[in-house]
Amino acid sequence: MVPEFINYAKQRGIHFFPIDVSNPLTDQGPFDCIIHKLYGHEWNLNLQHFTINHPNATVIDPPSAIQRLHNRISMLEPISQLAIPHLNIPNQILVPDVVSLTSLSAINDLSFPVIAKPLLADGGSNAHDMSLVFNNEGLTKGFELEPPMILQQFVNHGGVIFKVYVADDYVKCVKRSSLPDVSEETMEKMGSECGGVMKFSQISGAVTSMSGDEKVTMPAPEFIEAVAEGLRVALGLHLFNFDMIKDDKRDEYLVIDINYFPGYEKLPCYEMVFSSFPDLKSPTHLFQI
Ligand SMILES: Nc1ncnc2c1ncn2[C@@H]1O[C@H](COP(=O)(O)OP(=O)(O)OP(=O)(O)O)[C@@H](O)[C@H]1O
Ligand SMILES: O=P(O)(O)O[C@H]1[C@H](OP(=O)(O)O)[C@@H](OP(=O)(O)O)[C@@H](O)[C@@H](O)[C@@H]1OP(=O)(O)O
Ligand SMILES: [Mg+2]
Ligand SMILES: [Mg+2]
Repeated sequence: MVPEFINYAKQRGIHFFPIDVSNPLTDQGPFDCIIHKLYGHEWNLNLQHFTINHPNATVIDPPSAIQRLHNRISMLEPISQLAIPHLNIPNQILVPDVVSLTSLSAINDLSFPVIAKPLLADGGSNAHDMSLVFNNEGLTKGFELEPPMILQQFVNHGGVIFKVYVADDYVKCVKRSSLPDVSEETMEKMGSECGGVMKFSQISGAVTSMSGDEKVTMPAPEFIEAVAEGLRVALGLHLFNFDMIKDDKRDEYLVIDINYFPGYEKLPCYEMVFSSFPDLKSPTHLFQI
């Protein structure tokens, strides 16, 4: 929300105003549309009150729909319902507490390496703290892993993820660098040298610059569009991105993460994207001047 962007939108008839979140929305505006990335009971009540008083205004997006993305189990549930060929999610299990972690001598259907991810993906300070676990020792090193969390199958995918940004019917897929493949040698080395567990955080922030990356083929545009459209409808959300990897061994793409309202400013032409998605431009939702 830099001045350049606000001016750009204004020239196109869209007027952005900051909201005072500590005061009732009904005392502010009038607003035709509220765009937010804020969570919590008080804020939800504030929005609810506003919606009752302004039934024609659009809220992007409803807190109940956003909520689903705050849990790494529920966020991926819609994928299997989409029933799109060659689309899947990695196997994963829930580890609710430390007790169940220490009793997890067998990791069910998963095989090492696995990724431990915090169950909650709610923008909290630890929500992006992950661990790559190479063996049972790494798993039972309780102080390193903090339930509630999920254990997700690590899948070799050539070190590149596809990050797909969705803003209503706008869809853009970009490549980002990812964790490198884990070989048998790495498994042995990490198993003995790191006690079987390695922490990492927010590694997908960097735009990919890996040599050899040009060789990675983008997924077919029709496939990307179908997944984006399916998720948009299933999630009932306008603004999100999802991370996809291509399984090296199968002809299958795996969705590993879905984020609400990501940093669109990293996209080229974000000004255009963010001031022209249809729900913002629809005549019934023009901003009051
Ligand atoms: N199942 C997996 N197999 C292989 N690599 C994975 C897997 N899950 C995650 N990764 C790697 O770990 C990174 C972080 O995982 P994930 O995207 O779930 O975390 P996040 O903190 O929610 O990320 P973001 O910053 O996109 O919100 C991914 O970008 C990818 O590089
Ligand atoms: O700030 P960035 O551009 O890194 O955006 C990241 C965003 O952080 P922000 O909310 O502080 O913007 C994250 O939100 P929280 O989960 O922490 O709420 C999450 O959505 C990431 O996926 C985004 O990274 P991207 O997927 O776009 O690479
Ligand atoms: Mg991610
Ligand atoms: Mg995420």
